[in-house]
Amino acid sequence: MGYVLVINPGSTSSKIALFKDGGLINEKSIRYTNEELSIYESIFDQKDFRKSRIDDFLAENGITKNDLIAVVGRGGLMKAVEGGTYIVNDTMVKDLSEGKYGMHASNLGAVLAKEVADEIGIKAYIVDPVIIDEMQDIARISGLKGIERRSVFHALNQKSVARKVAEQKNKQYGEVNLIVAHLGGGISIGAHEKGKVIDVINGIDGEGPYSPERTGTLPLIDFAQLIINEKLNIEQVKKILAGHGGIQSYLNDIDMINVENRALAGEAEYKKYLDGMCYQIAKGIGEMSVVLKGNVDYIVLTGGISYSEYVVQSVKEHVQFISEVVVMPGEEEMRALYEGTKRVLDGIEAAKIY
Ligand SMILES: Nc1ncnc2c1ncn2[C@@H]1O[C@H](COP(=O)(O)OP(=O)(O)O)[C@@H](O)[C@H]1O
Ligand SMILES: CCCC(=O)OP(=O)(O)O
Repeated sequence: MGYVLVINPGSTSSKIALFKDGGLINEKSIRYTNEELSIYESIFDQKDFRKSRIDDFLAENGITKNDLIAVVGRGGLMKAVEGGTYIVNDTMVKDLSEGKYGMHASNLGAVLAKEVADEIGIKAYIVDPVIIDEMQDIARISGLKGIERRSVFHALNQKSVARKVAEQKNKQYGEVNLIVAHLGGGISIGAHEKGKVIDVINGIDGEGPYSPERTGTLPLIDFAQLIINEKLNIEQVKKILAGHGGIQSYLNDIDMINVENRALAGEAEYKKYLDGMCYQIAKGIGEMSVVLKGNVDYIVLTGGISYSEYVVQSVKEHVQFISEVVVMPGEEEMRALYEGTKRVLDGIEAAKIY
């Protein structure tokens, strides 16, 4: 068997990995500086720059493209689909490139994967993209005609840890109810009912808790007034909601290790906003427990911030009356992308068509 190349573009980084025969061969996280990215007008304009780093990674590992059997990228903001592994086709590339359903760094995942794959005539895939939609219809109603809530969340990691927790408890994912809170630069919280995410606190459109860099829900009148006063266009509004909101807006910092250290060292402002975030995360979990009518087997805390004992304890204090809380810190997106591809290569699952 040859190598599977995994490409996961994030807003300030690209993670790249090579897997072979079930094992990780090498992984690299490339961090980009503001200076490197700010010269590009749009996220999409970063494509060739990011691609050159992938070529460098292959060369560093002594691999040529001909050694690859498949390429997989993180799936971005595209037409809502059900979970699974999808072949990257031209329609998908067009939607992601044009930002038809919004623009996020993950839009580059499928596009870069297909460019690399096309060079040697192999297939490119995405797995469980951020717009997986398994929401029950009642959850779509927003409260204003013409605007619908949509399902955008850390689907890849949420589904992967949900399966893992079920497995650890000797159960099938399809027979348990879980609330999964992904606590990273962005935060999303999903109500997983017997294998389907029937409602979700969307991690990017301005819902739920504030995060290191996102506002979450805001008082609408005040936000509307800000837009009018500052004459903001839609791109500027999106930047505030996801980028310049949350902890970043209060403390000018998105490094939660630093925020926690300063909070614990007695800096009152740091403690106040860290506690506020934990409080809102707990409220979000409570909301999802109502969606599941209280039938919750496990609450799962995942993502980078779940490494924080302080955050975990603080959230737990509020929600442990609902169910057992399981902590799965970090994320395994690279392995989840590989495993989704391997299931297709091994014939265990059929690839879906977008
Ligand atoms: N040990 C830790 N304690 C607290 N926060 C942490 C820790 N490790 C990472 N983080 C925070 O986790 C966030 C990144 O989480 P991650 O899940 O990797 O992000 P994303 O989902 O945005 O890719 C950052 O704010 C980082 O500071
Ligand atoms: C919630 C959609 C996916 C997302 O926001 O991912 P990042 O936190 O990696 O930006």
